[in-house]
Amino acid sequence: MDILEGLNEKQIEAVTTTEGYVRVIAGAGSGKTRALASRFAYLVNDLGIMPGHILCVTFTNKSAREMAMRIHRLTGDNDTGYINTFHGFCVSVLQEDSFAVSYPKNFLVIDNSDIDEMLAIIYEEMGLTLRDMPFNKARDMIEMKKCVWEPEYYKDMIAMPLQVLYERYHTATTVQDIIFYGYLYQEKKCFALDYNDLIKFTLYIFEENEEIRLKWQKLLEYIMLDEFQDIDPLQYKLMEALCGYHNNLFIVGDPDQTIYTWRGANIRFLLDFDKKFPNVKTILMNDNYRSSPEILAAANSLIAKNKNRFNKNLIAHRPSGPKVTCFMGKTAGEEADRVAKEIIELHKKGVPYKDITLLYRAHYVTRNLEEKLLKKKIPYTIYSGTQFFGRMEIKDALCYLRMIVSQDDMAFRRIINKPKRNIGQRRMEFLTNYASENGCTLFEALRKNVEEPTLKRTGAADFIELIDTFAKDSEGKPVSEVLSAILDESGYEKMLRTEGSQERLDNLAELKQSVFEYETTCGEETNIVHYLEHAALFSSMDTGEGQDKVKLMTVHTAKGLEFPYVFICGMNEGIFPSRKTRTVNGMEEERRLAFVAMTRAEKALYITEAGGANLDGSPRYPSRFILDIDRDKLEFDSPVDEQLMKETMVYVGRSTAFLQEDKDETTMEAGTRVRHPVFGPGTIVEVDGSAHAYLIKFDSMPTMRQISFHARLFKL
Ligand SMILES: Nc1ncnc2c1ncn2[C@@H]1O[C@H](COP(=O)(O)OP(=O)(O)OP(=O)(O)O)[C@@H](O)[C@H]1O
Repeated sequence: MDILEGLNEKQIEAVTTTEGYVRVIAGAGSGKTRALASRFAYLVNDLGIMPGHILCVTFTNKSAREMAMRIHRLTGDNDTGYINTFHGFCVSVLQEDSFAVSYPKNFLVIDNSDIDEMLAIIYEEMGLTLRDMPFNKARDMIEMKKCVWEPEYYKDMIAMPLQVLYERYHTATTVQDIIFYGYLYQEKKCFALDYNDLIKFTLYIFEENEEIRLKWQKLLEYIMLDEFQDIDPLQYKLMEALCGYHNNLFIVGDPDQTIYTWRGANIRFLLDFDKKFPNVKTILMNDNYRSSPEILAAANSLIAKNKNRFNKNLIAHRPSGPKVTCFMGKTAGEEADRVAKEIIELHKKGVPYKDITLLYRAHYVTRNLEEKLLKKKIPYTIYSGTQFFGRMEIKDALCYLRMIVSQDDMAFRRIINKPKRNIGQRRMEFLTNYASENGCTLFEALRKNVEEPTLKRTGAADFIELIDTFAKDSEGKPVSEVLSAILDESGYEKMLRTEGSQERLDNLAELKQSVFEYETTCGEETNIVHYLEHAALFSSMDTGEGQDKVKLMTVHTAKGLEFPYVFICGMNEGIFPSRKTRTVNGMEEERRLAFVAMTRAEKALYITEAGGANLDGSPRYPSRFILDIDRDKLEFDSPVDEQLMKETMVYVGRSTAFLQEDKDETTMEAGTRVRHPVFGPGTIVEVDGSAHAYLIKFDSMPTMRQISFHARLFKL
């Protein structure tokens, strides 16, 4: 088989230029993944290179698997060498050479849920609570320490005996240090390595041990890196360490698809590649084989609005299709209705459901879509996350409502200890036994035994009062009001806030919105029982049999994929771009994300949005990205409300003025003494990376202030 067959001239150049440093700057859908796979096959089949001497690094495990499959098809060889993510590759290195850092071969690789388990042990041992620091903040803090504040931490981990780490942990005085050293201690105790450690340890071995480094350098005759636009500094360093012997490095990236700068990715690595390495050959690939000219015209017009950009336009090669369609609904329900209607139309025309994909920026957007899909019996499957009514917080909230009206055991079990009321396994066993002996519900068992010593020092009495009061008072009240009140008064929302689970809080806000919509569309006489019946329909409904299903996923999940028909839903200010966008660069990244979403579509693209109100009650405007696309590239399905467009422009103009210019944000650590030009000296108590701000206790003030990273602070 001729591996070069069907490739265009640029792709052939990329495939056959095997020696030296090669950079491919490729547009979306220009066949870079195809070129990469063909290059691997060319090296193996045509040049006779052993697959085990090629390293091909992809961005996710999923793309590594896909790449391995493509290469397997091309080479027919089962040995596909090192096709892996950076982390996966480091695992291979450490499995062979971890003795160099005195770690066993069977070390443990840990993810976020393992980290949380370790944190739980530390909190328990040291009497910390989530109020001291929620887990997500603790994880961020550990990451910041490992990557920015204490980048040499791994030397301690490697060199310090376990006992010394233990002492550091137990003698630490600040919450941060207790957690950090507790975590390092826990890690070392079970020879566990998180994603940062994998790369740091591998780099350390390469730096310290010339022999091992040379062994890997010599082994990897050809190195190829995909999605280079999203490479971070540590991965870059690793790449540098690996390619130094044969000097055969091939990188592919698209500056317009950088969507991970928030995780440390740096586009400069791609743009400055030719300055860092000798005799770099650059190949530009802008021929797009994926999308219709109409879709590309709209996507090009959007991305052109980014100022900080390597200028290039995609050239279409696919047959012409319909213009990009824009639905502007009055409410999110209407938007979802239009989407469902269009899906039915497409299906009638013979388009299988599996060719249709709904993309969105934020998970909570799926609620309206799912309701409509279920109602219209359109089979679907969610690729990122769980169905809306199956999400933990939604089930919990509905169980609180069930406690008000039916007090059934299932609901009781679900929420009795959420938030913590000190009713754990042992007390539940007691209640279960009592209930079965006396033929009553668990709630009645609790009521009858509330004075018993077993239930002393628990939140039992408060819980009973909460449920009784709501049961008595909620008659005749709107369900939405009751739901908001019970989530507040039970402490459930507070628990989520303390955990820092913004996504879950957003989902709850969306649930409240759904209840509110239900009330307004159903007339006066709705009550909790009616609503629960309505919700049960969604939570128990089957989403359809078989494989022919509409796909729902976030834009991040869709990276690297392609679909014949794409709907980008919830294209509103505050959703897409996300309301968390605070800086000019952040906004450009959101625009790139929108560009990635648009360029997933092959035959037809729909952009949909809705009026009404946001989760925080503010009025909802169409996304600035709709305005960014030249009007003549869009087909609106109903006359455009010009007044709304004008108002949106004013809103966008105002909000753009608030975006901060990005400075080099090397943040200061908690504990640092600083001087503010007006408030005077103070101490940084906490660094909140997501809010781009410090929490500072100024000497002159009784309470703390949150101060933006951009404020002029002088280190003392
Ligand atoms: N030379 C070619 N002729 C025809 N079709 C091609 C050619 N090269 C690639 N394609 C097709 O174009 C589509 C896009 O290719 P591929 O997925 O490799 O692009 P990509 O550059 O990795 O995309 P992205 O960066 O947007 O994820 C695929 O369906 C692929 O089969």
